[in-house]
Amino acid sequence: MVQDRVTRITTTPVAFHDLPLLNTVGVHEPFALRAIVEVETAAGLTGLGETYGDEAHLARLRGAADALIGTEVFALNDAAARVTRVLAADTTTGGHGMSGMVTGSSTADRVLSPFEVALLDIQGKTVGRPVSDLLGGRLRDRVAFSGYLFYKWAGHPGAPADEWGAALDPDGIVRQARTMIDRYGFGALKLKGGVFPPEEEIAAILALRAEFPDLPLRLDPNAAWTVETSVMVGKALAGVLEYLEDPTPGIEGMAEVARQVPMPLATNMCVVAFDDVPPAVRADAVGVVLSDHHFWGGLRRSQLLAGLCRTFGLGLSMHSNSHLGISLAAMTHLAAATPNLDYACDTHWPWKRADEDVIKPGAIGFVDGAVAVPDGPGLGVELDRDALGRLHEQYLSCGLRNRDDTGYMQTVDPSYRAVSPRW
Ligand SMILES: O=C([O-])[C@@H](O)[C@@H](O)[C@H](O)[C@@H](O)C(=O)[O-]
Ligand SMILES: [Mg+2]
Repeated sequence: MVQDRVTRITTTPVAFHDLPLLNTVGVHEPFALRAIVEVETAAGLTGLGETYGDEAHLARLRGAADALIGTEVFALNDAAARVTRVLAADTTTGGHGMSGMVTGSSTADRVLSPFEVALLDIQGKTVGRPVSDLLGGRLRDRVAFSGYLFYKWAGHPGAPADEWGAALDPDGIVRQARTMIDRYGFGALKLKGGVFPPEEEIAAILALRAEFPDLPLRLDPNAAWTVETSVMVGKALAGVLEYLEDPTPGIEGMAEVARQVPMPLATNMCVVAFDDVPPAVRADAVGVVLSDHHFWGGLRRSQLLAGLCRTFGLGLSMHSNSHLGISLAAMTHLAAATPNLDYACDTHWPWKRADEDVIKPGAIGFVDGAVAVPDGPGLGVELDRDALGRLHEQYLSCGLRNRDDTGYMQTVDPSYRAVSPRW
């Protein structure tokens, strides 16, 4: 048996331009941060992974990288054990890339994820097959994504309006949806809520429904509402939403809402780790789990989650944060090989500049709201070293070291506080 081992791992933080997208904890800063992981092997292969770029996470990635030197490239269980061992002594907190929105996910899973993806990329290159084949084989050639709408300012404070302009009311949201559908062809829409009083967000959803009568719609206020408010919104949008995402904090609150609203509740906040599954199932708190390989421990552990969802009769969708092409490729391979991925996946892709990425152009992109599963070996995307260098320089010069939507909002409104629930 020919073995190949990890000889070197490089973790490079990068920053790419982001727009002033509003959410319930504040507003996106001018740059989003990511970390790009390159795993090199004795046989001369390189695998790629992408993850959050917050400082504490970067430090944990570097500690894990040291512990992974010497790992055999097919030994994913050994890789997971090494990461768990090295993190056992870690007492640092934060750095989860969510700006205070999700805190309960497993640190070990978040750290393992980019290395697992990179090792799968290497395995695929070793055997000459796409990652989706290593995950059991693709069940679809194209993976559908949803158009992710955000309330937004016209531009960053002090800067001219960006190409999307303002979206601060139902008309602005409908306009944004139209542009996004014209550009990308999405067949489902998600509105990030929790920004304005719920009545205004209900009006925005009803305006979307009037404009796009056939498209599945979702609303996600990131736990900005009390149980009572969530029930009010759920009833007002009966028959309009395919699911209501994280209306209220915690499994108990979600269960209370679930008992009183007609549509399924979805979550990427109260079920974010395997330990959350039993209590959520017992309480019947959610109907849909949004998986995310970046915090569920990689692609294979996301498949484990998919199996649990099937076992317990839960729907499965996919969560996203601001990301680049390596993540998009990994999400696409995973989704293609997951039988019960019942919904179009989330993606922040439209919000990044088309000319800013760390992969060479052409391998991956959107047509009719879907991404074709890359056919090349591994993830099927290639690192653009010059682009990586440019985005790393941008990281060094941009001054941001942690995602801080709340702090950025406070530069505009010093009285602003991130509270949950807000209404
Ligand atoms: O990017 C954002 O502002 C989102 O609110 C993101 O941070 C969430 O994690 C996410 O998209 C969600 O579905 O909750
Ligand atoms: Mg969400």
